[in-house]
Amino acid sequence: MWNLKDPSLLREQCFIDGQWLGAQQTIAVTNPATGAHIASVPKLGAAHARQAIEAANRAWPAWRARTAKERAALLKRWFELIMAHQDDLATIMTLEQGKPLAEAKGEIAYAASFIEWFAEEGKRVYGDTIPAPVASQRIVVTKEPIGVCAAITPWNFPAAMITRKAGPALAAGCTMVVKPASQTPLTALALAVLAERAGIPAGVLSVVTGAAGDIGTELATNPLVRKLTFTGSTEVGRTLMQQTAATIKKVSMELGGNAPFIVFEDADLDAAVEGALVSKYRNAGQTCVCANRLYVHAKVYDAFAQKLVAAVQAMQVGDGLQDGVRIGPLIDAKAVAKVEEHIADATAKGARVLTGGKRHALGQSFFEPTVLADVTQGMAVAKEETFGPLAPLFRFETEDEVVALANDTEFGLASYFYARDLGRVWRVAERLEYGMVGVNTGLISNEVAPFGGVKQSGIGREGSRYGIEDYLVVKYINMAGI
Ligand SMILES: NC(=O)C1=CN([C@@H]2O[C@H](COP(=O)(O)OP(=O)(O)OC[C@H]3O[C@@H](n4cnc5c(N)ncnc54)[C@H](OP(=O)(O)O)[C@@H]3O)[C@@H](O)[C@H]2O)C=CC1
Ligand SMILES: O=C(O)[C@H](O)CS(=O)(=O)O
Repeated sequence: MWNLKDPSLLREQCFIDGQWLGAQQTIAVTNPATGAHIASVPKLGAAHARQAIEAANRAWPAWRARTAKERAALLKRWFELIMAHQDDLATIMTLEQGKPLAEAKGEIAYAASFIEWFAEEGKRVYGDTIPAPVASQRIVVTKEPIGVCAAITPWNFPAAMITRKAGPALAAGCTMVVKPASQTPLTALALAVLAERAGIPAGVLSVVTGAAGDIGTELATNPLVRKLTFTGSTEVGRTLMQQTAATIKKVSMELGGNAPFIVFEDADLDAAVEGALVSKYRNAGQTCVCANRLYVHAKVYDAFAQKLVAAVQAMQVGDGLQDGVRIGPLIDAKAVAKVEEHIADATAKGARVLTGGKRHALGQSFFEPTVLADVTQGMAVAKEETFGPLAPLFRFETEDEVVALANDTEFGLASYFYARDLGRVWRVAERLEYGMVGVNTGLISNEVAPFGGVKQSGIGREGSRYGIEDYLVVKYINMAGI
């Protein structure tokens, strides 16, 4: 089916405590490019989430007792299996999420890189010795795994958003229960198949599909869960933070964004256009780090707009399984409606459509990649995350003006700018109120750097040596009477 080399990767069951189980009630998984039914997964709820949490708690002592080196060996095996099945995993991802196959393959490699990176980082969880203030005492600081972790992940990166959490958690000696997005559960279940094959013990990693609210509430309130990590909307993140407060859980939140993409008058315009294509139209604009507002200096506005429109018009829209496709379908009709809403609001307030602007002739949830001109700060697209293939071009005159405009949002995840004056690069990079700044690049995501935001874009960092800290607690040991 779908030319999978290993059809057993496509599972219609959940993975709890090392067992695969189905359910009477199921959730249909459909292909956003065609509307076709792909598979059905169990619609589980709080009871099964509790079962997975209790299994994770049982598995935790033995898992944490293994050496970091022993855990690393199993994680490296998982990494190798993921890469060995890259094509099949990418096909499953494109079927359920819609992104072009080339992007899906890229995401599988990106997802695997977190397992590979944290397998090694687990071996470098160092502590401290501190000179004691009393001669008969010795002070030691150790770092220990926090315990049972819960992860709730989104549909836009069905593999990477799981491994960016499970990698550090398992490497640190924690266990994890994952609730993937209902629209893209198959990738998560396929990763669980490979984790099981890698020899990761029962209970260490479980995947529970089903009713978000019921499962989410159990994950957020069960006292056995010591940490909850979430990637998704700020609205749901806020709810989860409220729910976890009752049991004082540690939380990591990767939430919404509203990234500015600034083109200064001294920018390399061809490089800026290439960066804008990657930052704006990757995953059809459905990433939390997509350029959401493009600010272009008045002196280069027309030239940049002309180059961008030509590049956008060259992008092929279609089913992600077809060769050459750059823009797949949006995840669903709600996503299409959001893009239409932003275009309608902007054009009603004076913006001009330079290319695109409407649903694609292919139907389903395909949308024409769009560029708007003459966009101003009073339009919805300036304040809200579009999460679609819409590039709104704003004009600016001065550095101070554009930095103020860029920072005028409650979000603070990613930001980008193109400039070649060294003083300007340092000044603007320091003044942007964001967790991440791309200078002369539109792609900043990798496993070695700390990914995360400030303000209402979230809490914590994922990836990098910082990413494992979120799964550790610090213990202070005072040995006296020496
Ligand atoms: N920061 C980021 O990377 C992302 C940001 N977003 C933003 O969120 C918007 C909406 O996208 P969407 O996918 O609906 O994001 P959501 O935040 O609704 O979903 C993300 C995850 O949270 C789960 N979820 C939803 N409601 C609850 C709840 N009450 N308790 C526990 N878990 C819950 C979802 O489950 P289920 O699928 O079963 O509903 C899914 O697994 C996007 O337009 C975008 O702006 C979305 C995805 C990623
Ligand atoms: O949630 C997202 O949109 C991802 O974090 C984006 S990225 O990590 O692939 O850049």
